[in-house]
Amino acid sequence: MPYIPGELELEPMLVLANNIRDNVLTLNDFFAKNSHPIPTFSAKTAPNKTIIPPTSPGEIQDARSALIIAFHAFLCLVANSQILQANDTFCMQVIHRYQIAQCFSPSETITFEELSSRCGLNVIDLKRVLRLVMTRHVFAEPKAGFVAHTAATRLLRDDDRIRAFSGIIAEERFPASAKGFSLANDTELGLYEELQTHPAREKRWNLAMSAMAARIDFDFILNNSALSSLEPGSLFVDVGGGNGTISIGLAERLPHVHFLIQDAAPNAHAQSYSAKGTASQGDDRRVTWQKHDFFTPQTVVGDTYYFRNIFHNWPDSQCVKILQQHLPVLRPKTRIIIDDFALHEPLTVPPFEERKTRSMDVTMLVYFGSHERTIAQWQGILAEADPRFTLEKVTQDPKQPNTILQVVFG
Ligand SMILES: C[S@@+](CC[C@H](N)C(=O)[O-])C[C@H]1O[C@@H](n2cnc3c(N)ncnc32)[C@H](O)[C@@H]1O
Repeated sequence: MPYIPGELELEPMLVLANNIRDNVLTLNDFFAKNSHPIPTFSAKTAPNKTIIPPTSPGEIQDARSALIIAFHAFLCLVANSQILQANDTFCMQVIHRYQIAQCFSPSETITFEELSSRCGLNVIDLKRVLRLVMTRHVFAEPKAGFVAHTAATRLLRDDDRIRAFSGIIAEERFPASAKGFSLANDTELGLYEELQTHPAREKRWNLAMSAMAARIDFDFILNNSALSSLEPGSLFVDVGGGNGTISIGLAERLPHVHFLIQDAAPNAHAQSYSAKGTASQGDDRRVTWQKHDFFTPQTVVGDTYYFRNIFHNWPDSQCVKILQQHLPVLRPKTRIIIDDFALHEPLTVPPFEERKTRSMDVTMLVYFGSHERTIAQWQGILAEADPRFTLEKVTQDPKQPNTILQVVFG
């Protein structure tokens, strides 16, 4: 069934059900022919983090998104408010606080009483919390009174990045959604400054972000940002580069380019990078680090200034300031690459894709009081920062989380 903007909700139940069936058969056929594991709730085999491989053909990815769209529409028809439940997130908070997934192994089936004594949560509340999330296949009760892992909780137990990601949703985003970030944390600091005052939370945040970073498509960045044409010895400045994932990844692909990762608090990241001893480390220090606050004047003259997921953390007026701090070092033809989220115009992409950016837009509201932007809004920020900025090229791909805006100065 092709996606018709705005009309899906008019589909009757039976049409949606047939659509779900057709797409499930397409996916099942693909799994069988490619010996790819069929999704399961069971914890018996190593859980599969990617439902379909990111390299699968476009029609398989389309079948999956069509299935999800039809399934959600179907669920809305028959389940109403049962879809979104704050109680599930509260239970996930409890599971993180008491480290319940880490208290027993996937091969064990243990009583609630034994689990209670291992995790420290009283058995009455443990049963109440787990029995609610078990309806979502988070833990299982294979026989009355006993608890076992499912695929999801096995991942929570064994994969520290998934655990960090789930942890920040339950313990950072959920309280901030309910009260606003400042009230939930009783702070006047912004999120990154606040995390710096709580090292364990900062560590978990960075680990969670590195889970997202593991999905970065470096070819998409390289092919759409004119980086391949950088001259030997050129300097790529990764402004607010965080743990340096992008620069380290690009350094392996662009052996003639130098990389400088700037961040407000880069030292811990730099140390962990040195400890890892990656291929690009040690070869004449092509990747270097610098502590730099992007609200102060940029002092390094580079050939490309790259901002990934920076501006969406800040309101428009602050984005303008960050860009203006670079004016003293920009020369004619210097490029600025903005690799960030962008909103689509209404009714132009299927809801599955739309939901990803809309969801991130509201996440930015919750954490930072900032927002995601349409291309027209991006252009407005550039024009306000300086009329010499020209938006040369915009690359959007519904399969990619980020949009690349190639900007030239002068
Ligand atoms: C969403 S992360 C993006 C990190 C990296 N660009 C990436 O895509 O993986 C935002 C980064 O901005 C950094 N940051 C926040 N405020 C800053 C400031 N005033 N100056 C420099 N970096 C800052 C944070 O430490 C964090 O690493």
